[in-house]
Amino acid sequence: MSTAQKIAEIEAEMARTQKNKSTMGHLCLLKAKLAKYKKEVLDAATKASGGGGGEGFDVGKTGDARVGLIGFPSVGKSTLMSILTGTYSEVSEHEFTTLTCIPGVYKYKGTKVQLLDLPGIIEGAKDGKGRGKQVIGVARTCSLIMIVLDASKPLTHKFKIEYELEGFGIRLNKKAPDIKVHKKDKGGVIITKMVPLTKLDDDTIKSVLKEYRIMSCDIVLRCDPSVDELIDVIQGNRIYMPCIYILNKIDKLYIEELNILEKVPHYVCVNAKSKWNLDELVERIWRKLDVIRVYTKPRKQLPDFTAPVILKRTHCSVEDFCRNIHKSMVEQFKSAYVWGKSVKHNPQRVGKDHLLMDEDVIQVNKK
Ligand SMILES: Nc1nc2c(ncn2[C@@H]2O[C@H](COP(=O)(O)OP(=O)(O)OP(=O)(O)O)[C@@H](O)[C@H]2O)c(=O)[nH]1
Ligand SMILES: [K+]
Ligand SMILES: [Mg+2]
Repeated sequence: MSTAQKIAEIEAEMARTQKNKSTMGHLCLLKAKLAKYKKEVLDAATKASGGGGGEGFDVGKTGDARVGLIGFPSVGKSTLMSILTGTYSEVSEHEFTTLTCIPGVYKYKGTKVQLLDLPGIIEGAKDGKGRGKQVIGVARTCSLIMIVLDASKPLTHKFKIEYELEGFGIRLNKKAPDIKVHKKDKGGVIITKMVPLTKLDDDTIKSVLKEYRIMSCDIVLRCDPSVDELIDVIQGNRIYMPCIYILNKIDKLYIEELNILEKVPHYVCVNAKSKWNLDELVERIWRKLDVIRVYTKPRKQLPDFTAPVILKRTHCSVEDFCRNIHKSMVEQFKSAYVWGKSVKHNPQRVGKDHLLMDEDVIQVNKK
């Protein structure tokens, strides 16, 4: 039996199995099997295409953050990229106008954003249809994905794109489940639960692990995961990425529809062609990137407010700041003076571990 047949068989069995407490364990096991087979298909497809790269797709990273435009053909990706960055990328009413990855750069709040225009993707992209695999391969290298939707098209397009990205191991607007698996040679499975589990029991966890041939391990759960989240951790290679949904061509909508859509989380409504609401889009991208600006102040000089150092909020210690400038700066570091929101006194002397905040000013004293 081919892997595709096995997948179809499991999916059929899952569909006809009733969902209740007594079948939960069995369903979880089926999900684990399914995930395993799907990975096989994905690995084979990636190998066949030479790693998912491809001519015109291996664009070098520049700037402080990389943002990818993903969507069906002709939703307005190139229109957006051209307007936001001033870089030419062909726009036309015909589908599949863009055939490779076209990078542009814009600057907002001192942050250089590399914006990638990409070919349109279609259903079955993750299985190798069109240039979908290359596109999703590039998407995996981004710090933020923007799913562009045509407001006049069915909402199901959103789910179809999400399904393709999910199938390639990309998790949108989700946090990595806090589960640690430490494999061992013997001793069986030891489960440590730091919070009560409502969706999984011990037997299910063990049978999922067994499906991946893990007979002995310490598994520590600091969250209440679903079986899919557990499988994600065991299988690995998942990417957890923030995502903004751009609803373009809202000139085709009624104002009542717009009022509702504006309130959906992660949505930004724009009209790229008329440049409507692009200021809001750029601000929302900046917020979603979750970065901070730190201004450098040389000794006895004013801070340079034109060129902030951009740090991720998850990596914003004084040491991260130094490393961002140069490795040697970490070694030469003695102390620093900081002005701004992260300190009580202005300035305050701080060490390497101090966490900086947006728009802080820093002066580093070397050894
Ligand atoms: N009505 C309307 N049309 C738009 C808007 N934005 C873009 N378009 C038009 O939509 C068509 C497709 O735009 P593109 O920017 O080429 O779309 P794309 O997503 O890059 O398309 P592919 O590269 O083929 O995947 C063009 O005719 C644009 O002028 C908009 O906000 N409203
Ligand atoms: K087009
Ligand atoms: Mg295009």
